[in-house]
Amino acid sequence: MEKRTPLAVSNAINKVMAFSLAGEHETVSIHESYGRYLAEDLIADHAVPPFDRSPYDGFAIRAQDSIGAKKETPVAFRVITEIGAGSVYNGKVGENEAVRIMTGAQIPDGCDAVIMLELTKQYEKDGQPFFSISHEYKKGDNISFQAEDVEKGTSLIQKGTYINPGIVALLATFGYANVRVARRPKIGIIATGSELLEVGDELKPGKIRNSNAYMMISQVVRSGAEPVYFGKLADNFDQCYSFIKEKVEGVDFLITTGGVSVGDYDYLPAIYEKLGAAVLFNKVGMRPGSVTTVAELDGKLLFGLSGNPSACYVGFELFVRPIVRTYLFSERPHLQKISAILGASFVQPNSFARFIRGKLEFENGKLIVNPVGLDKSNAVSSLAEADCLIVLPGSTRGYEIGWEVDVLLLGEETGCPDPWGE
Ligand SMILES: Nc1nc2c(c(=O)[nH]1)N[C@H]1C(S)=C(S)[C@@H](COP(=O)(O)OP(=O)(O)OC[C@H]3O[C@@H](n4cnc5c(N)ncnc54)[C@H](O)[C@@H]3O)O[C@H]1N2
Ligand code: MOO
Ligand SMILES: [Mg+2]
Repeated sequence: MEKRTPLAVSNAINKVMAFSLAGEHETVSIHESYGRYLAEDLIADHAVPPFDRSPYDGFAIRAQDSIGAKKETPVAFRVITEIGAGSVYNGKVGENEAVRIMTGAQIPDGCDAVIMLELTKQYEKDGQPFFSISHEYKKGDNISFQAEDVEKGTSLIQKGTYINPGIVALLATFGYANVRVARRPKIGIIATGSELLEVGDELKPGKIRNSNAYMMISQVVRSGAEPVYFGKLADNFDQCYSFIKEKVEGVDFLITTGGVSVGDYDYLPAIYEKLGAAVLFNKVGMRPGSVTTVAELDGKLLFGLSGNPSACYVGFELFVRPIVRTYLFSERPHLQKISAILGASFVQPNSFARFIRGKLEFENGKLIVNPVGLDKSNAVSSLAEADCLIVLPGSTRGYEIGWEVDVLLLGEETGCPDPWGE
């Protein structure tokens, strides 16, 4: 009977990350840029706003002309023209003259303050529009200044950043009709197990539906990669071997689920051997996911994730996600780590690090993390509610309610450079 030696989680992750590849670029239309990863830094090639503009609907004046305006001594201005956003007035504005100006319009030369419409008393004299004001304005009052938002030349967003709607707004602002993004690596997915039914099948005795493949397709998409689902296979060595050998060719990474433990029908270890793949590790000091196996074939990584749903899920987030994010140029490829207060006790000591599916909540201003659902490797229900993994390092004692623990956030885009440093 083969005896496996568990590797510490951080060592196992480092072994995988040693195979990090920088990805390739591709250009997509700005319409398709949301949810992708920038392949170049976003630098402001002009100021925002590009000109001084009015933040209000009102009147642009020379502030000096308002000196002395009070309730008892209002000051009058003659309105010489009007401009809406998009229009520019290139004429001169003289003493006690004003330009009626709408929000977003460029401040006319010579003007240096804007008065809101509501703060003026408008009237007509000799068929001409006038208004009066009853307090003074200073130079710069109510001006939205050129470059107050972004100065020309600023490096705004770093290569490798997830493109959220705000970044799409910046891309549009700076004229990126087409955007250089990281090519999504293709990740092949194969489910193994003679017990597996497809989603549309009726339940039969001894069989279960293949949930891992669909879960992983979603995890692959969430990680920023492109899933290529090859289907499920029965536990048959020859069939699995030739299928994996064929499918690995067309993808950047290949994930299988199931068949990595020591059972009679767990064929992945023998398949790696026959393929001539170098196994980086086949046991990790973690729970769930202790059987997580990673092998390398001609520089390509084969992830042998557990068949147990929770183990498969955790294995993906800890090992596959960071390598995908690195491929997408991120310098923060790992799950974001924060601290929270444990909302439950885990009295059983465990020599393996545990990654408990958890949910974060604020209670009286404190961030509390509670376990969700059944805390077993074969559980699937807990995954639905989890928004984080509670990290309980291996220890000879348990963990008690109220203790501060590390928590890894799921579905969070910023990520973390290295949550495993001591
Ligand atoms: N003697 C030992 N037995 C086991 C050990 C061990 O160390 N010694 N490790 C246990 C641990 S830990 C885990 S985790 C599992 C890992 O099993 P495998 O990765 O070999 O996966 P399978 O045997 O194929 O399946 C395990 C379990 O998961 C269900 N499964 C498989 N594929 C799917 C899928 N696509 N969707 C949903 N569920 C799936 C399968 O029916 C089994 O119930 O091994 C322990 N045993
Ligand atoms: O690999 Mo198993 O998940 O440790 O339970
Ligand atoms: Mg097995």
